Amino acid sequence: LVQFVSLRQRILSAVQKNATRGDPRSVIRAIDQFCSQKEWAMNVGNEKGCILDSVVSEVNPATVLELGTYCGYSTVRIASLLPPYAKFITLEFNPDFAAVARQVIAWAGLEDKVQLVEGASSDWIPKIKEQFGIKTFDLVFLDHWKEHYLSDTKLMEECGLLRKGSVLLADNVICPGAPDYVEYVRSSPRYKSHYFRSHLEYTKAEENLWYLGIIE
Ligand SMILES: Nc1ncnc2c1ncn2[C@@H]1O[C@H](Cn2cc(CNC(=O)c3cc([N+](=O)[O-])cc(O)c3O)nn2)[C@@H](O)[C@H]1O
Ligand SMILES: [Mg+2]
Repeated sequence: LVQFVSLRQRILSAVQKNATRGDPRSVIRAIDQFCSQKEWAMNVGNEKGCILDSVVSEVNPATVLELGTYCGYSTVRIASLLPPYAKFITLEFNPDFAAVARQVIAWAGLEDKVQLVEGASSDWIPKIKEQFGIKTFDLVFLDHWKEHYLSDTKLMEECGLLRKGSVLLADNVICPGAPDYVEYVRSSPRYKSHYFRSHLEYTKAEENLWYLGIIE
């Protein structure tokens, strides 16, 4: 029987074949090599990934939320930089991606640093406080469906999950783009925002990471 092997399975196989167990950097390198040499995939990639690393290191968050785990690439990057006491939740809607991400995170030896929760962000955001004992998030990384960036940010505000000083980092504000989100945060006095110029993962296309600091 010829088994159709999905892209996410091929990414996982590349990790298991080329990365060293327990070594997050080798997991990141294996995925970047596969996606730049073999097949494009929508991981945040190394160029934007380095910007993500610098924001995580600067914020040094005790609580982190990631929206859209995908194969766990950015999850591994973030988790490998967190202090030991940190609480990191990543939300993934698609059970097949969640299954691959769990194995990628485990290969990196980071399964104890992150809680992968399956389900839609809009369903889970209202339950986070009581389910995970988290008051507010120091850092949120948005990399899921671009149409949900704005609604989920408003939902996080309504659920009291954001405080003065919380940082939101959004991928893909240019490609595929999240224009309503950019418009909202730019016109809101609550946010001071700037963007990091970069390129779409594994390509030369212009892209930005959108950095948002909550100021009140
Ligand atoms: N509301 C949601 N709640 C939880 N998980 C979600 C939600 N929306 C999408 N996801 C999950 O994110 C994963 C990855 N994903 C991300 C996107 C949106 N991202 C992109 O479409 C994208 C597209 C490009 N691109 O086309 O060049 C580049 C990128 O960096 C991107 O993030 N769609 N699926 C998928 O497994 C999906 O189940
Ligand atoms: Mg993205």
